[in-house]
Amino acid sequence: MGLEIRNLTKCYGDNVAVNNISVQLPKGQVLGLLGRNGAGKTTTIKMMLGLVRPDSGEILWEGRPFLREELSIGYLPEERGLYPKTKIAEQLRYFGQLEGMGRKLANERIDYWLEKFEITEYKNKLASELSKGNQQKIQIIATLLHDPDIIILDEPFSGLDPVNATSLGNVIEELVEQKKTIILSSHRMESIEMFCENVCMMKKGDIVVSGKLQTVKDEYGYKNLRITSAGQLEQVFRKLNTPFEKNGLVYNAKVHNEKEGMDILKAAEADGVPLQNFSLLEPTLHQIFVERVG
Ligand SMILES: Nc1ncnc2c1ncn2[C@@H]1O[C@H](COP(=O)(O)OP(=O)(O)OP(=O)(O)O)[C@@H](O)[C@H]1O
Repeated sequence: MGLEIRNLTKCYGDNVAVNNISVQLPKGQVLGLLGRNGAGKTTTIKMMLGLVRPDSGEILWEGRPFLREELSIGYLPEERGLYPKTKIAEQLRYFGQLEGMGRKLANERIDYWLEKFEITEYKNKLASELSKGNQQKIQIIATLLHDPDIIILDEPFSGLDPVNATSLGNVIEELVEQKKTIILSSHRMESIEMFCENVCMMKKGDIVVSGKLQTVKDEYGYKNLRITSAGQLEQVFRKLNTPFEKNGLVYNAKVHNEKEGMDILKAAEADGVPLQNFSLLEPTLHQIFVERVG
């Protein structure tokens, strides 16, 4: 096992920020950490990094204490911070040197990443001269510069426009392919769904859903039936006592399984209701999140 969080607890006064949680993440896999504001995600991450001291519990990497100074970790904090009056290349070099990189290697990697994020033109600008989104990209570069094995990204997409969010998505995809161990905390369900094999949903310090994304979806117990029909499909749903929503010609209903979906289609056929289109879709993470956490 790569990462193992065992019975981790942190209280601030009477407020239980993280309540006896246990999480496992195999090396080389990606964990999506989800939860509403104040759920305990950042506190958990900070305890991993030794920035917050747990009240109890332990965090292990490959069976040994998870120690930031002994591991190769890239951390993008939720609170962003660059030196406003320092040139971009200079501060990236500084961050690289803090991680033990030589000047030459740091310079090569800085050029590589600036080009990848299409911001080479800012290399010799002061951080304060960059837009918020471009500062964010610099901070992502600082996180990845030393090619860490374990990457912890706290809300990496916040502040990025759709084009930059896509380019960060492509970078994360490459990191996944390189078998980096990644923890991704994000409110963007579609990103979690795209990259994370494992998910952990937190609510008020507790874990309410955790495991392989596919298993979480399978165990949700519902699929989404979507039918397009110009006929009187309402009557079919009512006859079968299946709640539905109608939007124009599109009908949406939650069914327990394929058979229940097929029964609706068969009943429509038997009643002579014309169907233009139908599909049975997996539940979305957003749907599961809203139900379990929202
Ligand atoms: N330094 C602190 N002092 C006191 N309480 C804190 C401190 N840091 C966090 N908390 C509390 O701990 C709880 C968990 O906060 P945390 O920042 O871990 O949530 P989060 O899931 O990361 O939320 P967000 O999505 O808003 O970043 C909240 O109730 C918060 O108010």
